[in-house]
Amino acid sequence: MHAVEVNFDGLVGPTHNYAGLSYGNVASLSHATAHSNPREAVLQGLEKMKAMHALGLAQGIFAPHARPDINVLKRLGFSGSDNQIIAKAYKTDPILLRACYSASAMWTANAATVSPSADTLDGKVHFTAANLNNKFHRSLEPTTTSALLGAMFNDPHYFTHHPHLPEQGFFGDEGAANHNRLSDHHGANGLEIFVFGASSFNNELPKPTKFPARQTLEASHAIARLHQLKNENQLFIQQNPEVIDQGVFHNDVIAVANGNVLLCHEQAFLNQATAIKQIKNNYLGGLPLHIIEVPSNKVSVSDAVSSYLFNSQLITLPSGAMLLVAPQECQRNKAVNNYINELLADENPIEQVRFFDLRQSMQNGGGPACLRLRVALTEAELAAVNPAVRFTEEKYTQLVTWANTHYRDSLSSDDFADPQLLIESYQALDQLTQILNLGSVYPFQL
Ligand SMILES: NCCC[C@H](NC(=O)CCC(=O)O)C(=O)O
Repeated sequence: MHAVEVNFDGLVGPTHNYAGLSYGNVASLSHATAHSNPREAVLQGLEKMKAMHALGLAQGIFAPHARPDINVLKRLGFSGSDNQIIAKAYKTDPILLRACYSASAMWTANAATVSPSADTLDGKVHFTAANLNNKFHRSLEPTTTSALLGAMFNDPHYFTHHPHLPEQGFFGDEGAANHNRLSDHHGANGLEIFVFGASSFNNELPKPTKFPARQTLEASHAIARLHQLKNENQLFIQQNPEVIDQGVFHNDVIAVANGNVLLCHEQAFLNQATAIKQIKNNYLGGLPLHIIEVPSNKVSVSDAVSSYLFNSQLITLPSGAMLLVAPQECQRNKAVNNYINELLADENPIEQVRFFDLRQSMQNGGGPACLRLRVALTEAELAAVNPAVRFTEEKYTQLVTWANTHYRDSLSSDDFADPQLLIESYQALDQLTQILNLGSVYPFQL
């Protein structure tokens, strides 16, 4: 079956800010006190979408979430009008308020895990929203994520949506950031590789000692079951706990797969030689499999973390060649830039690179690959997607005007006391639901 990959990029929300909320994510911690620029952030994301669309690729748009999350503040004991809740939270616990204002839903690689119909027993595309329970601010996402996915992929004939896994660390699930798929082409039978950070029940498997392992083996198993993956379509591999302790908080900070190519660091997986052998033995395609392991003496783990080389998107162009969509930090890092030039010159399907300025997102630990959720769709499935979430030139123009109308160009700690920010933010999203024809998806609309 022929299929295309659609990248659904998260639109950065109007309250994008740096609050240092993600222990284990080096960029988030080091920018904890920085001023953010939500308008620049959303426009940087839109530029990437525009460039991908101009290359002839199918591009989708994933809406942000309503922030601040007033309901969770109520649940935590703050009462009164919205203004009073904000004033009280700002006074007693400003970081908690920042968490409730986080625009972290922009990183849609963490929104859900998606299995294309070629891999599932019932021939449907399966979605499971991630519970993201390792971080409080991200644990606020799954309900709205499910509402948005339901509004985007709203035909039950083609799409099955599963509720997020139990909201508990044993089933910690961070979505597609820990999920790679290898196949001859997007519509072919694919090997879905679930990369977990630790096991909750099996203490014999090693764990990182400093930073948390966000994805558990038990969550990955549950998703493979829910998605009705055939045995041959699933493989579970442990991430190297030593690199989690060096800031690799998701697998997509150290490995990226597309088609018959896996680009990974040589320290990405536990017992890497065995892991690679398993991947080779289980590959279902007929084309040669390219596993490109980047050695530490060319790109250190620290350079991988600061440049986000492996958080590039690896894209099959309409011509069949592959393109690396990298953050500009890769171009600025000498070792990484040299390595990319070598990669392009070598015998492998990766032939081009494009660098993007995504600094606003990068400063919170989110590169090009974090900003998108990949969904491989057949022609009939694509036709069943809500057409208003497809990126077009007209949609781009409309969204740029929308962002310039509603977004601020600076947010710093004092701004979160301003109740006007809530009003502006909800107004922007209310209008966006019309632009993207999503219906009522936010708690303030229900
Ligand atoms: N896939 C990239 C995710 C980045 C995200 N950063 C954050 O949530 C930082 C938020 C802050 O610190 O304000 C995370 O760590 O889950």
